[in-house]
Amino acid sequence: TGSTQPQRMLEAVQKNATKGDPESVFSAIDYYCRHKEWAMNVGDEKGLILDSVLTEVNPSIALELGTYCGYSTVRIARLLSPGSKLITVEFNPAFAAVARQIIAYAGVQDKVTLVEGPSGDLIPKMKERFGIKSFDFVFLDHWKDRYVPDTKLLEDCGLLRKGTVLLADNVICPGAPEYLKYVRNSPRYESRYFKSNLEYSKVEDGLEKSVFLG
Ligand SMILES: Nc1ncc2ncn(CCCCCNC(=O)c3cc(-c4ccc(F)cc4)cc(O)c3O)c2n1
Ligand SMILES: [Mg+2]
Repeated sequence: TGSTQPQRMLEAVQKNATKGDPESVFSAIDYYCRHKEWAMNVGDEKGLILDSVLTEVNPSIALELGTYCGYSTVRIARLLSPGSKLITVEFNPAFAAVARQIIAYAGVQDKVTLVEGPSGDLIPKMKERFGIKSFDFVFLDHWKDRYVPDTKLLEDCGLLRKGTVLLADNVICPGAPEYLKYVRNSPRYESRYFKSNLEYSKVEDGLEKSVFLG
């Protein structure tokens, strides 16, 4: 079986990871993507930066834009304190279906709410649908040209508060130049670039961490 790449990733998890062990799940995905088939997970190198920012922020309510197969969803959820929640947005139903299974296999499903649909439609509904006051942490990893409009949408919907941390993947490769300009030139953000490499590759990429100043 495993007709699509996400399904083959799921198979690799089911074959090589331990049920209920999040670390073994994303390690199995990293092994598969490094040695068998490249895939657009944030990966192990940038994943360590994600882990350290998460540990520092320790969010009670976090948002992820772009679930894909759930690799970063599992990485984030495993570090959340009891009672904390992660809402993750994915518009591709095939990706969402695989992500749900990978999230469940890792045993982090109680911390995660996966919502299907385009970020632009879902962000304005977050308050009413999930009773959220504001997000403590946002991981941007969806369409790179949606980073700016969705950041502005989060601001306009009152979903950011003084100190909210935005962490954006791929600001170098594939690149999000408009986003870098926006957060680096805005007086409302304190921004810092974490240099790294594109997942499973030697090409430069990095994460941009931006703190909303209110
Ligand atoms: N609006 C909305 N709302 C919700 C949504 N859910 C999903 N999407 C669509 C997201 C589609 C996937 C986004 N991710 C990437 O494109 C990506 C690409 C590369 C990459 C590729 C080829 C190369 F040669 C080099 C690097 C590497 C990465 O780490 C990436 O994250 C949504 N959109
Ligand atoms: Mg990415």
